Amino acid sequence: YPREVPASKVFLNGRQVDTEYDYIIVGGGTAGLTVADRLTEDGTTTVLVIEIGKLSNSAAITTVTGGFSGMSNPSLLFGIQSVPQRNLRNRTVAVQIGKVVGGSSAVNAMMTVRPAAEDFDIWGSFFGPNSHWSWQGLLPYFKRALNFVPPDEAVTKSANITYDTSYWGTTSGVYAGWPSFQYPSTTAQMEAFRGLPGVPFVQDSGSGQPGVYWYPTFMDPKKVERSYARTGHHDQAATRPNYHLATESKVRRIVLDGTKAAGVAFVPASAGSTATETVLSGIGPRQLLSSANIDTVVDLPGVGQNFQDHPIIQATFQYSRFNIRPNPTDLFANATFRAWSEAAWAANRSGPNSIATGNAAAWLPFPVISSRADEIASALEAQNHANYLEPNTDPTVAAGYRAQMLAYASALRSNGSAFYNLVLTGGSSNGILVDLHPLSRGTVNIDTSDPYNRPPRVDYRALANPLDSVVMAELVRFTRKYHLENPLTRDWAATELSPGRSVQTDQQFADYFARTLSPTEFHPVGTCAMMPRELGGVVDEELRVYGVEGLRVVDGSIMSTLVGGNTCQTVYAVAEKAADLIRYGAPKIVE
Ligand SMILES: Cc1cc2nc3c(=O)[nH]c(=O)nc-3n(C[C@H](O)[C@H](O)[C@H](O)COP(=O)(O)OP(=O)(O)OC[C@H]3O[C@@H](n4cnc5c(N)ncnc54)[C@H](O)[C@@H]3O)c2cc1C
Repeated sequence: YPREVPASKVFLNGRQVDTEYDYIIVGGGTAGLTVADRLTEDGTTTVLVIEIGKLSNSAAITTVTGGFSGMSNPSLLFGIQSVPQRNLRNRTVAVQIGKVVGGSSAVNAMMTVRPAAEDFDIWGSFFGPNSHWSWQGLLPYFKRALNFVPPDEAVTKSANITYDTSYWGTTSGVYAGWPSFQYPSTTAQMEAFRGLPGVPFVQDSGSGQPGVYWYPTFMDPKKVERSYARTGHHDQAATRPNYHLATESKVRRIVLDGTKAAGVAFVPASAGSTATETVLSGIGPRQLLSSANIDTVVDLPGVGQNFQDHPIIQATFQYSRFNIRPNPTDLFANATFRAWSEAAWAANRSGPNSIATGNAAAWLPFPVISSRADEIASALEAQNHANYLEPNTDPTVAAGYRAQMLAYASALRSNGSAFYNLVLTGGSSNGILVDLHPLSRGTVNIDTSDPYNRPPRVDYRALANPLDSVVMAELVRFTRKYHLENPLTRDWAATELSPGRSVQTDQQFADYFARTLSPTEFHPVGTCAMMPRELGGVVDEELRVYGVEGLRVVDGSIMSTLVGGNTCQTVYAVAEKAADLIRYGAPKIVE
């Protein structure tokens, strides 16, 4: 039965934390538990993970049906609100991050997506041609990160699912599984992209190619339950005496001996975490530190800058003659189908209830969706990029931003990078579009008025770069083509509910986005960017914090540029690679 594990300040098979460990990991989330598992595999290396959240067996975590039960449960999340968004009519936004053993992998929507190869080549490009951060350098770690279990044969055939196991591994405790049912309407919505010129179709979501494709679910296919960092890594590490996990413990800061990380200071968790431990330890932008009366140990202007997330755009179309049956509407409208669905779930956890948020989407390059790729890329190159950052941004951070925008100008012209994402659920209305490579950059800073007790100030700075709105307008215009000017969707008789046909010009779109845009798809990254220090980087290619001995950052925040896809699979791969960097001092590929 679902239950909370009794509140134990320290979960250590009854023992208390030792005074010394080979490694201490702050945060038992997606990356933290992956690294802890790998480092303790040898049975001798000692690791302490300190996690602010509980070890929870809540059904809200394990349930796959619908995909949203984890993120709908406030007890599993940090309750942080963003600062009012100036370009979004001062709206504030909930910053969703998992606060539980497993971190965000315990609450996410379970979409198992591997972004395009070019996204990873961009990371390496900031360090020059010989960087081991590249698609080729990460592919083995993607394989190590997940255990791919193909969909069963009947559903593969009936839904026309394609996959290629050569892009996947089978050894991880974290599963990439599949539901046992797909709606025929989902397949039809994918196929309908063939009605538009130039749209690529990709055989496997792990191939690094953008296009229309099927992708798996973070799900244990036998149990039909969420598979995440807790089940895939913690549960096996917890059998080892050299792995310790302290739950409900909040790390306040890293203890430094000069510029060497010597330990961590942690307290029983009470109010929300700050997630800004680096700054609180005196590592960060000098000006910010001094306004909070914290001594600067290492002046690192990039800490907390370069914040990115995927903006979500509402573009809702409703079909009035959607005659492909069954489709998700039938779960509500058709009693016979509903009864069948419930019986299938009760019998052996099969049927529509085994679907989380779905398994099909279009991830398309900009030249495929817009004839303005070159025009917009040229406008991006010509910008004075620093104008779109906070005033007084450090010159190194501004230089890094410029390097990123020049890389994005190439990406806008490329068929190897995806900018457009439409998730296909098979439903009779469809409304969520994602801009996969936003150009604006935000900040996550300590609240200088009470840095230890108040949550960080999260500012997405949505639409700070005006070209974001121009790019997003093109995403909506293409979506209109898919629904309204496509021989393969014509029979479904779509009506545009939003933005509505009155929204046509770039300016009208800008107003629409200001009213309706969400700056987050819960993919926050970039605030400890892996970039050269002279480009505002916080960590080097080995993920070591510049200027500090014995301290690495391993999590989503090291992504210098946000990848064009949901971030969890990438975080697992980064963590797998980081474990090798820590263990062997270099990437060591064991295939
Ligand atoms: C609601 C939601 C839906 C998402 N949907 C998807 C999806 O469908 N597919 C996908 O690929 N990605 C999705 N993501 C994103 C993905 O889950 C994250 O990018 C990824 O899990 C982040 O991993 P991480 O290791 O960087 O951080 P996390 O997994 O968030 O781990 C951070 C951990 O650190 C702990 N912590 C923080 N501060 C302290 C402190 N001071 N002391 C001790 N512990 C601390 C936290 O409690 C947490 O456990 C979603 C995320 C969310 C929140």
